[in-house]
Amino acid sequence: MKNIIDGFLALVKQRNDHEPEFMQAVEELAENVIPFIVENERYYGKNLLLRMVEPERVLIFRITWVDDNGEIQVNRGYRIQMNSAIGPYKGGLRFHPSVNLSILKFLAFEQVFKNSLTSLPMGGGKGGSDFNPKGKSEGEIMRFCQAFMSEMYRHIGPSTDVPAGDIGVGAREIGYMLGMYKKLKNEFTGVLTGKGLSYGGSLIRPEATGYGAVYFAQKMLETKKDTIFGKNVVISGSGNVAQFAVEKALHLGAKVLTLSDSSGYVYDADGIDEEKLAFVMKLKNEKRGRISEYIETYPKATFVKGKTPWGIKCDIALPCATQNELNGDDANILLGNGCICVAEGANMPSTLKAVEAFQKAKILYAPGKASNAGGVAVSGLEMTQNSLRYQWTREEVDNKLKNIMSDIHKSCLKYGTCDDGYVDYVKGANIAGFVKVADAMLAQGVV
Ligand SMILES: NC(=O)C1=CN([C@@H]2O[C@H](COP(=O)(O)OP(=O)(O)OC[C@H]3O[C@@H](n4cnc5c(N)ncnc54)[C@H](O)[C@@H]3O)[C@@H](O)[C@H]2O)C=CC1
Ligand SMILES: O=C(O)CCC(=O)C(=O)O
Repeated sequence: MKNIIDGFLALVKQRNDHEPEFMQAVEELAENVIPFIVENERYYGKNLLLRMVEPERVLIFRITWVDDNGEIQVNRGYRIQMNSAIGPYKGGLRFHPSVNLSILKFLAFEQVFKNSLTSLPMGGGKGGSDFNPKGKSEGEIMRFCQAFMSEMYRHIGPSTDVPAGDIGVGAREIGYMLGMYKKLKNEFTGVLTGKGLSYGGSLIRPEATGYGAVYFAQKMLETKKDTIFGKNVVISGSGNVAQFAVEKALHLGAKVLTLSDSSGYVYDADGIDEEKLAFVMKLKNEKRGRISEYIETYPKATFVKGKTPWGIKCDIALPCATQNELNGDDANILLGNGCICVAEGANMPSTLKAVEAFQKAKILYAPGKASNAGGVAVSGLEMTQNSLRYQWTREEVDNKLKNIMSDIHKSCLKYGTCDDGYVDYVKGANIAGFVKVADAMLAQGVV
């Protein structure tokens, strides 16, 4: 089996050399899916995985815009239309200086299986730009978003490709992009999700990824007859996903000890409560400041510059910032400190070595494609509401989100439960995600 997997990975690497993040995501999936294909005649000999690693379409385009000093700026824009077997391409847009083809292809690849797990009819895609929103004025952000959409509008549509937010893209950016799309196409459709409530957005979409990750952690703990109540939780990031992970963890009676950003982390031994969370939301969403400013208002907390929070003793860790933010050494420190559960809010935050350590220790570990699927799931529900020209209540959407997270958990149990009872959530998510996409591809022929 090892030879088959190695041979496959060598072939993919040949075509995608210099794309380490993409290769990491492919390797993690291939380890589980290739043995499954070999054991299942229905999927064997059809080159399904080889077809899935090849994006259906990669769009790369120039974005030009004028900054506040009158200088012409040039950025690179991308949209990876990865797989449309089960529905229109669906996935976020990331605006961050680190954005490149490898990062967007890994995100688009994972999105295919994540979207499949939600059981909603959405294919997978991802896009973005190397534009750095940090320090930009409101006018610059608007002009950049408009310039981005002035090219992307040709390639998307409510039944073709429906982008949303990701790092650096929130409701503000989605609003500016929708405004430009509407102007260029002269039509009001659900072409983007994560919209504001007054123009077709869904209740609970902002909360969905963070809430969903905590709902998933709860489901995992239930298998051990445990709950999140009273647990110490360490969270990284301080953006959309992290903020609402904190909120839901607090609702369920946990104590949250940390938050972070790319400058370092804050540790608050008294716990980040509702009032402190409201401060962080204002700091990050309105003032657009640094997490280090937390200790100016809450001086009993400490700020640790340039470090991640994994050294803080906890029961549960929720990585909610970015890819590869938790390595093998971090994983061993978490395990040494008695951590029993890791649910990823971010996409691929744990390195392969970290995943290996969690699995070897047999703790509850969920990969992002399962535990952070709540965001895209509610995006799918936003698409449904747009098609119906209707809006569900907060309660209705939250209940649907809970049910979807519970169903994803069941799918992971179905395909990931080992002979000794240990649940390999990585294997479960990879195989369950693969099966639906593979069945659709088989039904649609070689296209
Ligand atoms: N927004 C959504 O609905 C979903 C987001 N995700 C993933 O969750 C993660 C966070 O995304 P959002 O909260 O939406 O973005 P955001 O832009 O609201 O926040 C990103 C957070 O990550 C931190 N960050 C970024 N780069 C970092 C670095 N190099 N080191 C440390 N911290 C860093 C930022 O300071 C910020 O706190 C990403 O991996 C994203 O792909 C996954 C599913 C859905
Ligand atoms: O809501 C969406 O369409 C995409 C969310 C996303 O980018 C993700 O799941 O990583």
